Amino acid sequence: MSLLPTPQEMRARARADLRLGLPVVIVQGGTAALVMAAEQAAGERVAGMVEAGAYLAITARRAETLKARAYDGDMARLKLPAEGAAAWAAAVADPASDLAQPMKGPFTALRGTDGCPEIARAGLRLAKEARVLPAVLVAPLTGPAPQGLTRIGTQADEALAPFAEAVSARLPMHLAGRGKLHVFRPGDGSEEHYVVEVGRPDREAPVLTRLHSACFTGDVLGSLKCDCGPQLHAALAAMGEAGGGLLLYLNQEGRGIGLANKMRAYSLQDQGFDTVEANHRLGFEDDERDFRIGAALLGKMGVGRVRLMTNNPAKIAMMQAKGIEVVERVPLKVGRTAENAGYLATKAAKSGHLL
Ligand SMILES: Nc1nc2c(ncn2[C@@H]2O[C@H](COP(=O)(O)OP(=O)(O)OP(=O)(O)O)[C@@H](O)[C@H]2O)c(=O)[nH]1
Ligand SMILES: [Zn+2]
Repeated sequence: MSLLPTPQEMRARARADLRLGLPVVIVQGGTAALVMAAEQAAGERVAGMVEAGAYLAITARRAETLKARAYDGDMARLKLPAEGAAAWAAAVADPASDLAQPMKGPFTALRGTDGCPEIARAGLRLAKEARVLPAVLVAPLTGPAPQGLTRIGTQADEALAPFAEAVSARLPMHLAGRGKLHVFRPGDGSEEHYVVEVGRPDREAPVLTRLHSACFTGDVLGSLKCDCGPQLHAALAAMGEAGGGLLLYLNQEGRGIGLANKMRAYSLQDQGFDTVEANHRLGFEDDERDFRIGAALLGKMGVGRVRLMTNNPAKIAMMQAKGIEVVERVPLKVGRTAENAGYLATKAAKSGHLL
């Protein structure tokens, strides 16, 4: 086997580079461009990008808030101003100061095939994967790419990378009793996910199952803004009582936008926007999670039929679509407080959650 990195492994490197503030080279056929995360638009590197003729690509969601025309459908590509490009790009990318200092146009947008739109689109997708703000500086290359930068293509794998179990070990738990923690690692260098196996669930019968998305603030800190911590604990306790179950702990913090972006969303919520509006103003969809992961891990655990603990019909639909039979939905209604009433009402009204 070759010792050189595969395209998937190069993509994992590219995600790390974006987070570091390094540009990456994205290639499409005979064209190539430098792509850098706009939230890192400070310091000398951005000056280099501006010199190289960069423009700023943002998602249509972010463009809507800014009232910039998204000629490319799902994204808008904006020319940088001649003066103060770095600060301008950071402010367009990050809605933190939208209310205090509204970004006013006119924005000059690129359209058509000017400036490698497919590369910009691939850059936005990579930014989401890297859990940075979905806004990237794109500088089409006219000469050779600078040495030492990570190079990837525009195509990302649509198929879910396969998971391998890295390790499992016994784990007795306060709420659930006897159990085992399994750590699963994907082949594409993205997040690891965990399966907490409570007791010894009988695979011949439907298994009591919970797909839990990571919530550092709720699960660990006991935040009152959401119901995640109480849901996690109630699910573990119910599995303990039932004598078995599977809790999938999926590292999809903030519905898949990462903790830093979730905290940006919380700041916007403090300005009066609800949980869905906040995601949109940041440039994200309201839910960026990939629930195929849950189905894949259940497959790995040898489970095909579940009693799913959830109030979210989208989770049920995705399990069914991926061949997991949901024989029953077990509602999980705990942890409702005065502080999270608005959040839960928004999820019911806008995201189809069952109250
Ligand atoms: N972006 C964003 N994410 C949030 C917010 N509040 C909670 N989350 C995240 O939302 C996710 C909640 O996940 P779950 O409880 O598994 O899912 P759910 O869609 O509510 O469905 P069920 O709980 O199964 O009914 C976690 O990843 C949290 O980190 C918020 O205001 N904004
Ligand atoms: Zn939460």
